[in-house]
Amino acid sequence: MRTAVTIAGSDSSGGAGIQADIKTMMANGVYAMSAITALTAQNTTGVTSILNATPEFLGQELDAIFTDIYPDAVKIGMVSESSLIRTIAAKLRQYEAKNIVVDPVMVATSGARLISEEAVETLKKELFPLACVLTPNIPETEVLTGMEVKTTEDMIEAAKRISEEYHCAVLCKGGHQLNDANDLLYADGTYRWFNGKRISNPNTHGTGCTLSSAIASNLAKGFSLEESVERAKDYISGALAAMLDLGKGSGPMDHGFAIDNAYTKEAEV
Ligand SMILES: Nc1ncnc2c1ncn2[C@@H]1O[C@H](COP(=O)(O)OP(=O)(O)OP(=O)(O)O)[C@@H](O)[C@H]1O
Ligand SMILES: Cc1ncc(CO)c(N)n1
Repeated sequence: MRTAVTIAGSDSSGGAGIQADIKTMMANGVYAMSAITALTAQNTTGVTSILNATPEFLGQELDAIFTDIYPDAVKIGMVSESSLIRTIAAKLRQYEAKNIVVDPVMVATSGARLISEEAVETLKKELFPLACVLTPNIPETEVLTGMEVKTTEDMIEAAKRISEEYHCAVLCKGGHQLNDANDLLYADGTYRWFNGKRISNPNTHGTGCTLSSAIASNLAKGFSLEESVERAKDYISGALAAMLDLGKGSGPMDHGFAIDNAYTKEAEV
């Protein structure tokens, strides 16, 4: 069985972060492991507290993983401090990790900031050069380029700039657009759109985490980057279309939509 690890924060409400990543990896047929960078006290309405791991402990988590069950792909999500980012970069280099997907998580769907400003610079310097693909959303793309991204032409220009600067592929996610949900992949000097029908579902907590984990899972299974993005886009559309509605705010998605067997049946009343 192929394997993947998520290096990210825990979301106590289970919709984003480590929990979304593990559900996604399992539903996509890979064995999931985790190195937790932070605990968040969070639900569908917001984040109330964050407790970071120490760099030493995060390093030990990564040692435990890489020296035993070597991951076929790595997904990196919320990492809020420079010292943690530097630890991850050093360990990924030491273990020659492959298929690294970096989701430059900055702000939660609910509006909470998940990374310090100074750490954004460290992320760019230390982790972006190790990535095979970066997956910023539109606000993150604006922070990374310093340009406004309002049109499809802006998306192409911004993704090109990021890709050229860090020598890796960039998937600029269009979930924050008003009408469509079209994502743009810029890789090796060319671009391709992955078009998605906007699903009228206000419950989008964890869409970014889910997409990047689905890409990592498919890379782990040996699909090309383009195929992995296509399959991940299908997965997120299915999980949103299942119309789960939990919690008082922007709720989580249904990762069980693709699983239908005796173990998922509910009792009949
Ligand atoms: N309403 C929607 N209908 C269809 N696809 C969507 C919708 N909202 C988001 N997506 C898709 O979900 C994926 C994640 O995109 P998005 O821009 O929401 O990421 P994000 O902002 O990083 O997520 P998060 O809210 O978890 O931080 C993309 O493939 C995007 O096109
Ligand atoms: C732990 C965690 N990671 C990422 C996000 C972004 O959605 C979130 N809300 N919480």
